Amino acid sequence: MKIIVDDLMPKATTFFAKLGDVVSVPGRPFAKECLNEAQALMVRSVTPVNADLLSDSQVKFVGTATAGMDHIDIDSLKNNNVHVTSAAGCNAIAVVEYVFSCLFYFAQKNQFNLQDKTIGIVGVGHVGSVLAKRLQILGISVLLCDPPRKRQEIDAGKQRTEFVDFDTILDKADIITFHTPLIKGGVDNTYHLLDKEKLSKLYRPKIIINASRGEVIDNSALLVELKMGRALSVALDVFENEPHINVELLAYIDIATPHIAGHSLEGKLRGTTILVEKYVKFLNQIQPEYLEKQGITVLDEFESEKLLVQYLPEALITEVTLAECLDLFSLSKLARLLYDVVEDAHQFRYQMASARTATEIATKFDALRKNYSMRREWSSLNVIAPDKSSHEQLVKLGFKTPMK
Ligand SMILES: NC(=O)C1=CN([C@@H]2O[C@H](COP(=O)(O)OP(=O)(O)OC[C@H]3O[C@@H](n4cnc5c(N)ncnc54)[C@H](O)[C@@H]3O)[C@@H](O)[C@H]2O)C=CC1
Ligand SMILES: O=C(O)C(=O)[C@H](O)COP(=O)(O)O
Repeated sequence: MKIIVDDLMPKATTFFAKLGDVVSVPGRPFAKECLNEAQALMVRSVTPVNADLLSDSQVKFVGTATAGMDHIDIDSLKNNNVHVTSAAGCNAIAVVEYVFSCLFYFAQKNQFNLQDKTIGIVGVGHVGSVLAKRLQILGISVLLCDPPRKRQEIDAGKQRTEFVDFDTILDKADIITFHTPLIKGGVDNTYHLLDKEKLSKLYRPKIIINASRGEVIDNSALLVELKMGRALSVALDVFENEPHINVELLAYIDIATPHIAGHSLEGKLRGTTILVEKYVKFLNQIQPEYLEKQGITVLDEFESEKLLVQYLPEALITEVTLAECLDLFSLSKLARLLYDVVEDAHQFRYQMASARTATEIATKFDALRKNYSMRREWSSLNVIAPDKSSHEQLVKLGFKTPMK
């Protein structure tokens, strides 16, 4: 059994080795020939997969170690009897902590208190719901926009829904952060969700964060608005046409990073472990005799969270003591110990400034992603709190906090 894995899936060759012959290949550009005689393909977001790609192969399982699935033509694969799956939720915490770092940056730069602001979250799935929960724990107001979830609640007979529409977010939120999938067309279209028309409706100064997909915001329209002096502060982790991005935007936005919001070590490793677990279950259903031949009788050892705990190394900073009660200021200091988006943004700007051609831009964009030194999540840090209330808040926010 030949299993193709993207070479940027941490530990993939180790985890999948018990299940077959693992071949690790670059995801972009992707060489179709490697699929000869392969039965399974594990990709990341940079590899478009459709029936055409698999046409001469025996691949019956495609997994993506990511949350987004817009690079996969799910219908065409299913029509060809290919099982398709993702690692939904694997990097939700990483993205949330990226957004927090952006929020702390803007609060410091523009000298405001996040508790005086309303944050509009567009897309309240794995990322959006963890973000909303953490913001609410800190007493920060949120507005939630998720039409599919709103419909589900109404269909289930709920009288009052907490969800608002996108126009309300545009009108009422001070900060808007996007966490939708990329959906092209249909009732839930998110392609150019923030387009020229919607941008022109932003009357008050706003902060916009996009860590979903570049195409959710019309980048050309955004550039035009920014050039005209519209009062927008912007953080973009994702761009239209990656890796061939429009670098002109960088001169007008506050934070730009090369699609790394989800790249915590935990997030990336979980992407692999979720796929291993799903692939074992798939084999157990269609070819249990193969697993037996491989000497695999107990599936428990392939459980995603078990593998994660087993292989997660100790963090660089493991413990800190908080001398005073937890507040937004001390939280921003704690968060910065683990991750500061400004460092990634500086590096990105530096690399892009020396890119002379479209090819150089694309090459440098991918190189930054490939060589990214993955950060750790808040859960990797023991915070010793001075009081019970701070301790409880830290636990709810995801830190490891032993009782004093
Ligand atoms: N920058 C990065 O590194 C990362 C980017 N992503 C992107 O973020 C997206 C969200 O991630 P998750 O929360 O894990 O996905 P998810 O699928 O759990 O949540 C997406 C939510 O968006 C909602 N939604 C769908 N259409 C909508 C619309 N028109 N307006 C508002 N909400 C809508 C869905 O109902 C769902 O609740 C992914 O699909 C992926 O494209 C995810 C992880 C890392
Ligand atoms: O999970 C997603 O969706 C993402 O956007 C990933 O974080 C992107 O990471 P790569 O798969 O491109 O490394």
